[in-house]
Amino acid sequence: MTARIPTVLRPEHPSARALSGLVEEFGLDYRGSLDGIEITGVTLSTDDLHPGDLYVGMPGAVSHGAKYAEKARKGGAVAILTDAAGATLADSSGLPMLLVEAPRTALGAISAWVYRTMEHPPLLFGTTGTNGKTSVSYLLEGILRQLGLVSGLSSTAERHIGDLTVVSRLTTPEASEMHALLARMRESEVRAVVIEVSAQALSRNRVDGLLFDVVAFTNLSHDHLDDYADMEEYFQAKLALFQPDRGKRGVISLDSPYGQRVVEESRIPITTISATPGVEAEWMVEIVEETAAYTEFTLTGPEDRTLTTRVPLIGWHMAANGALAIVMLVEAGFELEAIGQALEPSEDNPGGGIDAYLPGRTERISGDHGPTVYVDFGHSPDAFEQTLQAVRKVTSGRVIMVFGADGDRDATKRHEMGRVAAEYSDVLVITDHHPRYEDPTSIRATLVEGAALAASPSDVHEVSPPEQAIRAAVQLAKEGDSILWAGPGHQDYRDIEGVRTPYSARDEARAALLEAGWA
Ligand SMILES: CC(=O)N[C@H]1[C@@H](OP(=O)(O)OP(=O)(O)OC[C@H]2O[C@@H](n3ccc(=O)[nH]c3=O)[C@H](O)[C@@H]2O)O[C@H](CO)[C@@H](O)[C@@H]1O[C@H](C)C(=O)N[C@@H](C)C(=O)N[C@H](CCC(=O)O)C(=O)O
Ligand SMILES: Nc1ncnc2c1ncn2[C@@H]1O[C@H](COP(=O)(O)OP(=O)(O)OP(=O)(O)O)[C@@H](O)[C@H]1O
Repeated sequence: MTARIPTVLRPEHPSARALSGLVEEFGLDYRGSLDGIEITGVTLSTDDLHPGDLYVGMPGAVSHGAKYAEKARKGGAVAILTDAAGATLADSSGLPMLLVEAPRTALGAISAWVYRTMEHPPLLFGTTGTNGKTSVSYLLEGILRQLGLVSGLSSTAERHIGDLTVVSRLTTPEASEMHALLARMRESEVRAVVIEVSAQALSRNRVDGLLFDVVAFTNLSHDHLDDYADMEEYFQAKLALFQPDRGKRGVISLDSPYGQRVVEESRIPITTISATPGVEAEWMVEIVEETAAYTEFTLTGPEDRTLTTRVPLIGWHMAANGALAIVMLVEAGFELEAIGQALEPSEDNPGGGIDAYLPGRTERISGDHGPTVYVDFGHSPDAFEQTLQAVRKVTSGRVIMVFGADGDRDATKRHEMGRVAAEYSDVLVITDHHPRYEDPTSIRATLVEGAALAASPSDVHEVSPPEQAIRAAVQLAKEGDSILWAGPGHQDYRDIEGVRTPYSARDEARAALLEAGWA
């Protein structure tokens, strides 16, 4: 059995646009007759083809999309847009062809035109950084809802249109999917949209055709060095969001050293925020109280503006994420006072604060008895460090960590993941995650080597299948201990040799607790 490939959301009532109008608008070269041809959508994948689509055949890492022109025609595509190499490949399909030098570069503007997304755009918020993008996005969406706005969200975990939720495939969808999603949101009268922007999205033109009202930077630390040659190249990919063609105003966290560089190298109006004592920023976050149920903080900004509120999550970093979301709203024109009022205690939200459910981000799975179990999406050394410290603060007993590493993804971070995990926990259970096409035994071996590099090593166990690993961790745990299972987060599958095998860490953790008698 393989897990379902997530749905691409499209407008339910797309309006047709003349293909000749597109050619005229962008001054495109073309082949074949455009007479009477109308397009209602655009896609770069035959897996998501609707009759009436313009199929964009672009060169990929594995193959050239134009190879699938015939398949696209059979699926109802009415025209193809491709490059010179693609034109030769797609010729036999008989579809009218629009020619561009680089289809990926053209996709954003063309999709915006097809779906008319930028004619009356919603308020657009974009967040980037190594860690915290999903968290900031959900917290910001939570506040927008508390302010009474119909909102939309595009994140690693889910896409939301008001109350409609679908599971995501990529963190940031391809530009054609992004504009289709925005068009669908417009049909639902969504007024503000929160978008998580990955570095890959910026490098691969996935947010082209959008101009964000407010963009934010969380932090930068070691990750994705399989996609980028080094940290500098990775940083430059993120920096692109803070230029006038992408964002109008920016909010930059100075909690990682790269924040200061974004401030210096960005060319849009910027405000800064920090939760690190001693760092000077326009907005400061001070932690008031850390409990197992929430983290309370005070945000203080220019003109002595101040707000004390809370996030329903553990850790200073989650408070920093909540504060960043608030400042993004202030930069968009909302009054801090109005935000404060929306976050006050109410019948639905008795404790007050930001009301948001973040799937698989330090999500507490356990009940009132037995060890506390959190399932988390952290998969980088910095995420491990912040989350383990947060768990430690609310744990009276030992901190047990269960984790594995992604196969076929940045292998250079594995030693550091192992080291940090061992440094900040008392017991480690090293297991498998998504092996993809790699040998899971050798991934675990590298993590074990990393754990041995810790200055204060923890007790290390190696248990191969994750179902057994969480059960082993629960067996080792006592009342008062906490288990952090990092890696799988919200995900509902494991990638084993390219096959998405249905799998839920949250369900496995619940089952393990139940079997151990901690119902
Ligand atoms: C490296 C990368 O980004 N690859 C993306 C790329 O795939 P590709 O270049 O290999 O495509 P290909 O298989 O050569 O196919 C070429 C073209 O033919 C099309 N095609 C292919 C076969 C077919 O039968 N029909 C068809 O239409 C494909 O849709 C594509 O347009 O184009 C595909 C179509 O949109 C993407 O799904 C795919 O993302 C893959 C799945 C991916 O894993 N990307 C990761 C690296 C990523 O982008 N991650 C970031 C960040 C995550 C994080 O922060 O942790 C994200 O934003 O998700
Ligand atoms: N501000 C932060 N600083 C450091 N670590 C963080 C921060 N916020 C969250 N984390 C950690 O990183 C993990 C991933 O968080 P989140 O999903 O919000 O980040 P992300 O940037 O969206 O990551 P991804 O793109 O991989 O989904 C969390 O589960 C937590 O362990």
